[in-house]
Parts: sequence; C-alpha cells; structure tokens
Amino acid sequence: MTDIKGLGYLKVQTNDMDRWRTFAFDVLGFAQGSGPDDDALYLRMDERAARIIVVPGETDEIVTIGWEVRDGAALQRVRETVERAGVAVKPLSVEEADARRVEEAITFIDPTGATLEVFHGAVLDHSPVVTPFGAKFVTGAQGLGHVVLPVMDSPAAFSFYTDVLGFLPRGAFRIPAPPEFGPVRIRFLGVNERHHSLALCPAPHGGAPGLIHVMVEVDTLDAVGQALDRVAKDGFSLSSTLGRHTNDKMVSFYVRAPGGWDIEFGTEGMKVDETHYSAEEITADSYWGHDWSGSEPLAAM
Ligand SMILES: Cc1ccc(O)c(O)c1CC[C@@H]1C(=O)CC[C@]2(C)C(=O)CC[C@@H]12
Ligand SMILES: [Fe+2]
Repeated sequence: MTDIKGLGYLKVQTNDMDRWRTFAFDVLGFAQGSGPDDDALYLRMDERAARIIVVPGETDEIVTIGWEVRDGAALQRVRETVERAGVAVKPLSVEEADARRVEEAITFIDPTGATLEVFHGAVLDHSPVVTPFGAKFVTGAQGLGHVVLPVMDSPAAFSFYTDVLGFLPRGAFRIPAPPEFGPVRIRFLGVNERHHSLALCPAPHGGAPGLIHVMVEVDTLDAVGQALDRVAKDGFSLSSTLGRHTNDKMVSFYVRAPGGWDIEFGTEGMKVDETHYSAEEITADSYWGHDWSGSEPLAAM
C-alpha cells in the first residue's frame, strides 16, 4: 500500500493575479486563506490555511503538487523509494517547510516534468472556514481533489506513480487516436476513497502550463449550479457544460482558469471501497452532458 494519503496542496503561477482573485473568490467561492507571502493568493477550503496557492509570475503554470503522507516515518520511506528509483530528492529547508505550513517536506521531479513535494504535518487554521457563497468543500481523507497532468510517455509516468509512489490504478478511458499510435488511454490513479487523485492524459507537454485541470468538489448540486451561474455572469469561459462522469459518478462543469487550464467543479463523487474494487475501462466520459464543443483550445503546452 502506498504511503501517499492524498492530494494536499497545489501551487500555481499566473501573470494575471487580478483576474485570478476574481476567479477564486467571486466565481468559484473559495474562502480567503493565509500565508507568509503578501503577493500570493491563498485559497482555503477547510481547516488547512491554504489548499491552493496562486503566485505572480511571467508565465501561467503549475509550480508544485503537494502529496501528503501520514508522518515523518512515511516521508522517510517515500524518500528512500524515490531515490532507489534513481530520482534525485531534495529535502526542503526548515524555512521552506514553514512557509508551506507543513512540518517537513521533500521535493523531486516526476517523469512528466512536474515538481512534486511530499510532506507531513500540515499546520491547521481553526478559525471558521467562511466561503463567500456558503459552499462547503469536500476534502478530509479524500484530499483536496484531483489533478490531470499532460504526459508524453505515459507508460513511464504510469509506472513511476504506481510502482514507485504506490498509487493504485483506478481505470482508464481510451481516447480517439490514429491507429499507428496504438491504443491511447487516459489513466486514473487513486490513493484514498476519492476515485482519482491524479489522471495522466496523453497530450503534448512542452512546459507551461503543465496542467490540464484541477478538480475541486463541493457538497451540494446547488453549490455547483450557483458557481456555474457566476461563471457566466463574470465572463469566464466554460470549457465543458455540466455532466456526470461514468467512472467517479461526479456531476461537474469545467471552466477555463486564467492561464489556459481548467478547473473542474463538481459534486457527488463516489467513494471507492478497495476491498471490492477492480479497475475498469470506461467507453464514454459521461452519462450525459460534458459538451466540450465550446472549449477554447488549451494553452500551448
Ligand atoms: C473522463 C473523465 C472522467 C473523470 C474525470 O474527472 C475527468 O476529468 C474526465 C475527463 C478527462 C479529459 C480531460 O480532462 C480533457 C478533455 C478530455 C480529453 C475530453 O475531451 C473528454 C475527456 C476529457
Ligand atoms: Fe477530472
């Protein structure tokens, strides 16, 4: 079994902080979090000080994906396994860990080129989580949500996440591709009851943004519908209409974040019970909805 317990935090960089502020708080309805950097936006979802950190920069891209482990011993095990796989691991300094509001963390690069951090000992903020529209985010043991990364060499990335980090395969979806490519599959991977905390999507990847979408879950369909109303009102571009996925059963829409990747905003995700679960291949992405035809092209990756 894996030592990774869930998706803990994400740090993204943007060249449009003002638009991101509107997007995060006025449209998606995150609570205002806190942190050491006055220039950063701290998006709060629960008792953690921040789950998504947005920092200013020249380009729009994913900076770090933070994966959580139980404790220091688990962190040590992950460090040894990753090093044994031939990947260079760097511990974060005490100051760096402090800035991330965790006790201890390591960092390394995954085969997709993404910078990962593995951490334990998240610092809590016990003040009430005040979201602007009253939505409650679903996190806890299921982590913050899921990330979908573009991969060029998906077998290498898949085996790193499964064999080295211990992620569990949670099924696949074949995407249309010319026959000379052979079968091309999006692969879903989980580490807890959330159906997938990570998906690897075969796609060109040449740097920024290095991210296809991030999914966050709220506890009611009304909260999803109300967020969808605000997307239209504030002029953000809908990448996919509302729909229900066939694998995790989630009802969601996708909206283009400033920076050329999407936020999937959903509810009613299923919980996987590993004792009765087998990975399956879905043949449609959704039971209904999820019309991507109005989507703006992804930013050049
Ligand atoms: C198929 C699916 C199941 C569960 C998810 O959380 C989920 O995001 C998806 C969709 C994955 C995928 C995507 O994100 C990029 C655009 C894709 C390739 C499509 O056009 C259909 C499936 C989409
Ligand atoms: Fe998704």
